[in-house]
Amino acid sequence: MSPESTHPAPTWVEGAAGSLWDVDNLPYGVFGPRDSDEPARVGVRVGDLVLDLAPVAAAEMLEVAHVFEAPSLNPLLSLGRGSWSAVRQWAVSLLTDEAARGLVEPHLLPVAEVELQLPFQVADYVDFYCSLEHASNVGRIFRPDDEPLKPNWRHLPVGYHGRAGTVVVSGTGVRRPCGQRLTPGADGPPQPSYGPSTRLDIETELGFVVGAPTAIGERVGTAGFADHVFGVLPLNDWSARDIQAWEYVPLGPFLGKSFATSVAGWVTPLEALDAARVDLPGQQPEPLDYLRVGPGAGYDIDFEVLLDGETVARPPYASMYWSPAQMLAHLTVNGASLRAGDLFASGTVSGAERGQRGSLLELSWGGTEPFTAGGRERTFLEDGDTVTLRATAPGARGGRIALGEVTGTILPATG
Ligand SMILES: O=C(O)/C=C/C(=O)CC(=O)CC(=O)O
Ligand SMILES: [Ca+2]
Ligand SMILES: [Mg+2]
Repeated sequence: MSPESTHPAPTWVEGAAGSLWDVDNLPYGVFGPRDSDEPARVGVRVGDLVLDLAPVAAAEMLEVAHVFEAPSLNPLLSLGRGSWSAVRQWAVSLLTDEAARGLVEPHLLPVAEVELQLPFQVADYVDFYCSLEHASNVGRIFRPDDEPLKPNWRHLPVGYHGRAGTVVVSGTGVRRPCGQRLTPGADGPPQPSYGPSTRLDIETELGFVVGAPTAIGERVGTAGFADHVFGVLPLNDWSARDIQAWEYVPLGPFLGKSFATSVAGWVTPLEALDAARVDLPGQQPEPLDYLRVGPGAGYDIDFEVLLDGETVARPPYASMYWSPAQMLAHLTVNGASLRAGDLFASGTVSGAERGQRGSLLELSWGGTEPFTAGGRERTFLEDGDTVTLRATAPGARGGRIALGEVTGTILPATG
């Protein structure tokens, strides 16, 4: 490939060149104009604008034009890697070729004037546990008398099946869940009682969006990752730690996490992250053959966690122990099939330093070491708190690209 082909001409879109949303980014979302009954459809973001792809694709008589008219990315996801690359190249050429400007410009809308919807219909949702630092911290906090890591942890990416139907788009309010948790007994040991969670938390994660499906019985090896995964998005796996700590033995997370999972409205295509690929920090012992990966299996993505607008942590994705190709290989090694719209998440991203922890459980060490935000001591989430996750990564032009932002505000419990 010539150097020119990885560095397309500068875009003619004003304000986009050199920004976090330059043509080396181009994430996809599903949008509808604000305060309008127009059906939602697929758009691509460039600068502070959204390109409405359906009318442009129809005018150009693109074979796959119909996929942009859908109110979800699922038809595009089903097309597979060859078409994803072709569509991306087409979008880049529209936005860099002056000759296309007359056709394209009328279909650019300010981001501020559109409403993003859940970008795809979530088929199945799996959440992993891939950060060595996070798993070690949670082990120490939840199980202080045991080894922090269970014997399986370095041999496979541990995961659980989450709830696809409660994945919500950024901006959706998150209701404080009620449930069963241990509370102080009158005199004697703590007793189970029912009520609102008092230890509501966040989990800073990266979500992976599956496109190309497989049949039951088929496996996807680590080398098949880019053929099946369309793109990524920041994800907040809200967690009620009191409910979780009481219910999770021995089958794992259940109602403490199933009430809501928030995702960004923009899905960043995998190709936009080529320049962000890095080696994994190192795996000891060597995993089994079906989990082997080569160089460049990790991603250098910097997260930022904001609580009511103040930065409280900067978790580094490059520190993750297990790679997404390994998650997918493990997820399918028993022959479980994939569907377009499957979502799997990395698990909480936490680095080695205190300011790099991706959950409040870790930032406040189980509530015992409050951290400061907004001039106050904080532990878990309060009603009215707004949490925002942001992420950036190296882009193809030597600058940086932004991933979609995911935000949510805590609403008081009902009943
Ligand atoms: O170790 C535990 O008991 C619990 C772990 C988690 O809550 C983490 C989880 O959901 C996966 C992750 O986000 O890393
Ligand atoms: Ca999680
Ligand atoms: Mg969740």
